Order: sequence, then C-alpha cells, then structure tokens
Amino acid sequence: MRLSSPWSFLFGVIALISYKVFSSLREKRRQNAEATHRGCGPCPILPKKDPLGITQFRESIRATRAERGPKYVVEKMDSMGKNVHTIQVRVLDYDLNVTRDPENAKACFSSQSNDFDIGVHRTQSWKPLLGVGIFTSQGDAWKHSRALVRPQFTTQQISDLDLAERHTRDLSNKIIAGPDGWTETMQLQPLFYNFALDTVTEFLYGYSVHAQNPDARAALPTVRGMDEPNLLELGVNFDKGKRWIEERGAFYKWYWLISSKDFDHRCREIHKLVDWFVQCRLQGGEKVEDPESTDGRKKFILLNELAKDTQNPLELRNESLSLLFAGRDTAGALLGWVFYFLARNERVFNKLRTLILEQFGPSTTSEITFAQLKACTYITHVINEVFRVAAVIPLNERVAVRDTTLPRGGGPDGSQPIFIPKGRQVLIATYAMQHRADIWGDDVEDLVPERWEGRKVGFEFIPFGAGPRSCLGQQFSLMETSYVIVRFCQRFDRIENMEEPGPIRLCHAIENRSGSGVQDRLHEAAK
Ligand code: HEM
Repeated sequence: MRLSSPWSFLFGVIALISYKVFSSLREKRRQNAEATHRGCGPCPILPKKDPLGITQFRESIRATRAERGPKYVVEKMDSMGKNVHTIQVRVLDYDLNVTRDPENAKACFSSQSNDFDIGVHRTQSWKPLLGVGIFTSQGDAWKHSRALVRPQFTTQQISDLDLAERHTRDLSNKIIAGPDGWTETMQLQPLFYNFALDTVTEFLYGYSVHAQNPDARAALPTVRGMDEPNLLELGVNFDKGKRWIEERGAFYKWYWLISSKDFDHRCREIHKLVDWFVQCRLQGGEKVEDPESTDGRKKFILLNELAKDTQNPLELRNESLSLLFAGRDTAGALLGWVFYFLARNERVFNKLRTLILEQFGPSTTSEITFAQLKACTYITHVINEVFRVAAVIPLNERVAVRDTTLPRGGGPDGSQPIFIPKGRQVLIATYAMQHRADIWGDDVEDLVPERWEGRKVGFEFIPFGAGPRSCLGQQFSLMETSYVIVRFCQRFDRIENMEEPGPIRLCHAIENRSGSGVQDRLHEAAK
C-alpha cells in the first residue's frame, strides 16, 4: 500500500507528537524517581493562566516594559505565599525555577558552583555584541578568560584616584549653580553614565572617550588600515545594543526570534571602536595613550597588560569589551540611584555630608586617599543600602550542568531540598531577596543605612554576585562611586528631588536604572 503525501505528513506529525509526549513522560518519571531518591520535596508551581503559560510570559514582558519587572517577580512570589521563596514556573515547554532564598543562592554561586554555570541563552543572547569572553563563556573557556583578566584588578591597579579625580571634575563642571547657589533642575543620570564611560575607557584603553566633555578629546593617532573611530556614539550604541540583548534574554530559549538590523548595526559600530583601540595598541606599542591624562606618569592601562599575554585581536576585543560593558552601565546606574535616594532622604544626606566634611574637610581640592575612602564606613553603608533598595542587578541566573538539588524550597514548608534536572535554569531574584521583610525588617522599603552597622553580610546581599564568577570590578566601582559622593558632599550642602511624586520606576535592561532618571537640583555650599 502506498500512502499519499498528505497522509505521510499527518502520520509524521502524529509520530513526532507521540514521541515528544512519550519522552516527556519518561523524563518526568525519571525526575520524580531521582527527586525521591535524593530526599527532595515538591517545589510550588506558579499556576498557569492558560495551558501554555503564554499569559504569564506576556505579563512578565509587559511588567519589564512598564518599568516594574523586579517588583512583578516579588508580587508573583508573594501570590504563592509570603513564606514561599522558591517556585517553579512553566512557560510553553520550558520549566525554570525562581528563588529568593539566600541558601539557594549560596548553592548556585558558591557551595555547589560545580553543578551550575551560566546558561546557553545568556551566552547566545549576548554573543553578537560581546563575542566569546569572560561574560559569555562557560567551563574551561571561562577559566581561561578569568585567568587572563583577573590579575588586572589588584588593589594597586584600581586605586588610581587621579583617574577618578579628573573625571569627577569633568562631571562636576557640568553642574552650574546660579547666584543664589542653586542649580536649575538637572537630569543627572546621563552625566553619571558619561562619567562611568569616561573612567572605564581610560582605565581599559588609556584613552577616555570624553563623553562628558568632548572638547577635551585628544587627537587620535593614525592606525594603519583603520578609519578614525566614532567616539561620540559609543554611549548610544551601548544603550541600544543592550536593549536588544535584554529582549533576547527575556525570550529565554527563543532568543533567536529577536534579531534586527539595528542590533547588527550597534554591534558593528561598537566592534569598530574597540578594534581601533586594539590595533592602536598592537601597532603602536605600550606608549600610545591619551596625552590629556598622563601627567608624564606611567599609568596602568588594562589593554597593555592583556596584550602581554595574548596578541590575538579578537581575544583582546572580546575581553576588553566585556569589561567595558560591565563597567559603564552598572557604575552609572549605581551613582544615579545614590543621588536619586539622597535627594529624597534629607536626614541621610545631612549625616553623610557631616561625616565626610569631618573626615575629608570642606575643600573640593583636598587630597582623597583610597584608605580614607575605605575607612569612611557610612559611605559604604549608604552605598549598600542603595544597592539593597534598588538592586543594580536585580536578577541573576544559573543553569544546572548536571542533575542536582537546591537545599530549600521543597515540601509543605519549603524546608526540604528540591530536585534540579540537568539543563534547568534557576533565576536568582536578588531584588526580591533584598525586599524580604522577614530578613530586613518591616522598614524593608525604606532607605536606612544604619541597618548595616555591625551587620555580617551573607548571601541575602550579593550585589556583585558571589563565588567563582563574582564581579571583578567591585572595588573599582566602589572606589569611583565613593569618590564622587565625597566630592559632591564637599561642594553641595543640599540636594532636592524635583520629580513629580509617583512610583519608583525600575528600568531593567540587564542593569536596573531609574526609569525617570535623577531629577535633582543642588545647592552649592558657601566657600
Ligand atoms: C555597580 C557596579 C557593578 C555591579 C553592581 C556589578 C555586578 C556584577 C555581578 C552581579 C556580576 C556577576 C554576574 C554573574 O554572576 O554571572 C558581575 C560580574 C562581572 N563584573 Fe561586575 N559589576 C559592577 C561593576 C563592574 C566593573 C566596573 C567592572 C570592570 C571594569 C566589572 C567587571 C565584571 C566582570 C569581568 C564580571 C564577570 C566575572 C566572571 O564571569 O568571571 N563589573 N558584576
């Protein structure tokens, strides 16, 4: 008997569906048996509003677009019960776990870090921009990247306060007070992003892009075979490129559905700029650097150090670009949030300013040392508290590289371990963890830096990640943030929020920045 082709097609489809259903049931049975064998309890499953979980998926995308993504995660978890801290979510044919339990975060990042790695979705979503580097690689490739980059972040190398001073001055020069001492209402956020970009480009490449003050740009040397790069557009290209990456990441395993000519264009432009820096170094040697910033001293340039280990232009592009990507937006967002909250918390600002004036004096040209910055604990407490309330990185992720467990979240009271099959994605909801009243107290939504006095920090607060893949730029960004805080507190004695009342807007595109920016006016202290 010969089957006509429509029949063959139908049989083919039925056979494929049957195979899928059968293998999924068999896998489910295997997972249940494994869970029982490992003493795991069932993890609460977020109820679906439709059989495929599409409504949930759309809701979460809408919440992100409405600048309330991190809050949406809290609401969803609370809807399962205030004491439920780990849940399972099904979207189409895809299961993932979301946790706000510090014990589970510890397992993913540290105590069971061999069982977890970053997911292939992150790798694939980010790769068009970042290539294969420290942020996007897994396993041995990541170990290689980390070994290459890590030595560049010793205390000595990151404590170049001259770098912070010059760029803080450029930032401060953008803020002009009138005869009554007050500035106009200012949108400070772009200034902080420019500051972060200027600082990190100089740290990495020896040349600042001088986004804050384009007039200060030095003439660039000629690089054989390359056009002069467009320094002006770097910030915009980053912003737009990152939006695409975030969208791709939000689509999980369907990241490939999101692609666009604009994304390709942004990636190409950023690559052109970084390739120029790389070629400049490879052709010109170590001495090529921005004459604006040298003062005749030999200064640390990260690209020079990387180039001692590898001359591969693609590797130099990918690793340095990963750092540029990591260093600009996170640091810009953090500074933005600091001044967003200081303008809304007069008591905190006044206390901070008094302590800073005691320690550093009132002059904006006084010398600031790395040791002094570290010793001023109230600055650290303010930064920690801003991190806690706003969460610059509100969501992190890991994927199980083998069948494993997480220590908590199973059984009726969530105290039993849960089974995590190989390939399962776990979202570590740091914002949600930092907004748990049972951990932080009933004033969890308020900015209270004093809660950090004598507090031992555990996995409930991991703004820089934790374990083997923790942030390499932590000290660098804390140093530059503290530096700006000191200089601002020396120069201004009042900061006022000028934004209309309304809910906080959490604009989450990898990092979380204020969706309404930082609309403040500042008052210059009498000299
Ligand atoms: C406020 C500032 C910053 C925050 C909140 C932050 C946060 C983080 C977090 C949460 C991670 C862990 C990612 C994960 O677990 O997968 C991370 C990794 C990383 N960060 Fe940062 N970061 C900041 C600034 C910087 C700066 C200034 C640099 C460098 C110039 C930097 C370089 C890196 C690198 C290289 C990694 C990857 C480490 C690895 O995978 O081995 N970060 N950062």
